[in-house]
Amino acid sequence: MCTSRCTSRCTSGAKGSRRWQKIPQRDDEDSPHAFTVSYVQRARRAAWRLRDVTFLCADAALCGRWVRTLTEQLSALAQRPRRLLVYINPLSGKRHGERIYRHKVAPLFSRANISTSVIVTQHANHARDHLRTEAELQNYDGVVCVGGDGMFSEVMHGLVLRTQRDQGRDHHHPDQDLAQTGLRIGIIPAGSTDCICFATVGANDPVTSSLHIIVGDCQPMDVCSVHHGDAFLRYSVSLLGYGFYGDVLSDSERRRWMGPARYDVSGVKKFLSHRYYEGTVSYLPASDVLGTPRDRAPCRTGCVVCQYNRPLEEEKEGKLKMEESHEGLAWRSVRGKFLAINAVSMSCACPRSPQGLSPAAHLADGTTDLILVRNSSRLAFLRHLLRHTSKDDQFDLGFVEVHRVRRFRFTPRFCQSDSELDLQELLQEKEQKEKEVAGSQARRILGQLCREHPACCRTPPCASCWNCDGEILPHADIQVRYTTLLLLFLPLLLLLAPLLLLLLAHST
Ligand SMILES: CCCCCCCCCCCCC/C=C/[C@@H](O)[C@H](COP(=O)(O)O)NC(=O)CCCCC
Ligand SMILES: Nc1ncnc2c1ncn2[C@@H]1O[C@H](COP(=O)(O)OP(=O)(O)O)[C@@H](O)[C@H]1O
Ligand SMILES: [Ca+2]
Repeated sequence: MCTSRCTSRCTSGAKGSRRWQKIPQRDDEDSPHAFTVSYVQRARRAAWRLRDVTFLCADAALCGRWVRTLTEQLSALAQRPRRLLVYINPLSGKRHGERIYRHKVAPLFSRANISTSVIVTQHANHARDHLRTEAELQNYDGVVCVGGDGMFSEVMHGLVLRTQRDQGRDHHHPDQDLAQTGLRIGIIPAGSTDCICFATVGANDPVTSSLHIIVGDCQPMDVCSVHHGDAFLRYSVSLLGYGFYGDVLSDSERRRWMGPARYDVSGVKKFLSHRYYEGTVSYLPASDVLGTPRDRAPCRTGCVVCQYNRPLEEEKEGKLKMEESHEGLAWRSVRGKFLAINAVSMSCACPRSPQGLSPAAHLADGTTDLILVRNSSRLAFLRHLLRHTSKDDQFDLGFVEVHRVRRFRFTPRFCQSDSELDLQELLQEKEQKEKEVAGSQARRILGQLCREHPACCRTPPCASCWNCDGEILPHADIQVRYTTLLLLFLPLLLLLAPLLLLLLAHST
């Protein structure tokens, strides 16, 4: 009844076109019995917006029945979160995290009847340690972080480490499978790069992210474990970058006061310094997979490549055994001088690089795209970097190679023993070294020191450092393994038809 009254109004308003039209807001006297339904509508690009539609009813009883029925239907949607644990980093990005949450996010959560516990962090690793040790996770349906990639990384570490401990898994063991976390993570972008949010949602917009969380979207995601020998270092979900991106990050940490602009200043500085680093990258290619890093199609929600490539839980053990038995044969090594070594488990798209460092990398296929940028001229490297910011193929350059891999390891030159290098190379090196000035002799002595005292492998000056989702790793010599694990509230929905998802109904 309500709908027919509404339709007849709309029809007459549209001169018989029978198209739905928005009814102007009326005051209570005019429409005493009405209810409003809020829904999600796709706006420009990947952005989502909240819209309202008001329905008029003939009487209060009918209005009440509609509201009750809609509310019941909405509560029956099990994927929607009811209780969220929210961490806000007040210092992320331009330090607007708290304001963004209070003004843009909290009102949406409260309209969707989601209850929240909000913690504004007091220091670095506050969120990680709280999640890892104290948080009563059984009281929540998900965790939300307000901040940048570093904040996401904290929350992810807290959840993943807590899960491994609860399941009795030793996270220090490099071959230990990761146990699946029970809670999804939502990201409200308020940081400097916000690559994880942009690469999964397609936009850095707090309202869009909040709506994805409210409707209970779900997206699995690859997590890689980074080890140094038998010691666990960190997990990563986006970029593991040595050389250029490691140097930019370590330089930018000294300029935090500049906010997000610190990356531009450090980026230019490190581009001009044009440093290369020697070492060996060994990798286990992801054979038997669909797709390559040179594909044109990006990863999307429901991606068939991810579904095909990701080993099913029951296949995992067999696959791992097979991999291990072929491991010796399948591993490949590349030795050389690198301007950058980038391992990206997702595209790493962000506003600075809208296609990302590897536009066709997959979110949840259990692989990473390993990009090796060999030493080349400044101009050539600039061409490569500029291609990060455009649609041109950044791999179509002689000094750049890309491999889709399941594992890799890196050993910097100064950590390699002489027996690991061939004689020819050593002789050439000796000759060259003899001609070199005091600076490089110091490096050689340092290299020797590194071999004799492994503790000094912690960032000697001849090394770069790894940028691990925006955090600096304390070792250059690492082993990396990928698993598809984490669940996000944030899927890419760019391919879906326009949405009309009911959020909530309330009487007016
Ligand atoms: C000289 C011109 C250089 C132009 C290069 C532009 C390419 C930018 C690609 C950026 C890829 C970003 C990958 C994501 C990294 C983030 O995890 C990390 C931390 O983010 P946050 O916690 O939000 O601060 N951000 C960076 O490492 C910044 C890299 C910027 C490099 C210019
Ligand atoms: N209250 C806090 N004070 C200082 N550092 C914090 C606080 N909360 C989180 N951090 C740390 O700040 C770093 C940067 O956070 P992030 O949210 O990524 O901001 P940005 O994108 O600006 O780098 C992270 O390493 C995180 O551990
Ligand atoms: Ca991947």
